[in-house]
Amino acid sequence: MAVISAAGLARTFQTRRGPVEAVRGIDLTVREGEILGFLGPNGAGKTTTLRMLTTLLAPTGGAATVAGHDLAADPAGVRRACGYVAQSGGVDAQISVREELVTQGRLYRLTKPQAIARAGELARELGLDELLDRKTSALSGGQRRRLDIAMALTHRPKVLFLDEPTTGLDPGSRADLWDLIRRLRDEHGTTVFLTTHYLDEADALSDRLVIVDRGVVVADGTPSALKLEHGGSIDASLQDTFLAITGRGPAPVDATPVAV
Ligand SMILES: Nc1ncnc2c1ncn2[C@@H]1O[C@H](COP(=O)(O)OP(=O)(O)OP(=O)(O)O)[C@@H](O)[C@H]1O
Repeated sequence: MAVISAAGLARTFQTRRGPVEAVRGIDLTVREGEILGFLGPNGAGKTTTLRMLTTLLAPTGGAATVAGHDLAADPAGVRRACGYVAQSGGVDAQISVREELVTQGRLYRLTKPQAIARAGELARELGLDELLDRKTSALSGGQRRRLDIAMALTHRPKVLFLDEPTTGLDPGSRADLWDLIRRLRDEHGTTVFLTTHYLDEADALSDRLVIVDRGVVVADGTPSALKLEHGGSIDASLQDTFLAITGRGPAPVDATPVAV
């Protein structure tokens, strides 16, 4: 069953230099419980698409539903169904992990006791137990990312959107986050829609990949199917496959290897 479905989803920004067609028409479906890797070169329209699917940005064309809720007709329903972790996390506030989680629960209209209980559950689930009384400004990058995900899971969303969740993390923290994402899907049936510039990550984590370029979908399939079709063999690297599809060279976001 499709939990996300988009048809011709588009966004044009009006700028002083004229219109920018950030997303020109995205067609895609994501099945329930799927981990979908949403890939594309810099500026392809990934973040803009994520912001539209989570109701943070109004489309200028097309339509989409998330968990059966129409973006335009029922944005509140979409928001209830979604958790969203934006690029590079939240602010470095002088409040504790516990306060951050409880405040998030209150924003979702939990009572104080409910918010405290939910903060405890999330901390256990995401391995933040020991860090509850630490100031969020004193967390490592990986810990901060786990807190961001915990906050996005407060209301038990059906779909979790992650925008470059492991950018800037060391290999150990990245591997921990991969395990966490798989566990969320396996134990809770959460559908995960993630963008990444790391092709090894996309390959290891995703059930299916959707590749966008210049605001449209240019390829859609399992990693193996895309390698076979565009890379020439099932043993092709995703890097070569990606280059064959987009014709664009790698654009590393930092020193971590195999990034586009
Ligand atoms: N608010 C805005 N006003 C004008 N142009 C914008 C705005 N937001 C995004 N764009 C442009 O839209 C295009 C798509 O941007 P978007 O951030 O969605 O790409 P992306 O695929 O997420 O890129 P990256 O991989 O670099 O994060 C880019 O050309 C960007 O400059």
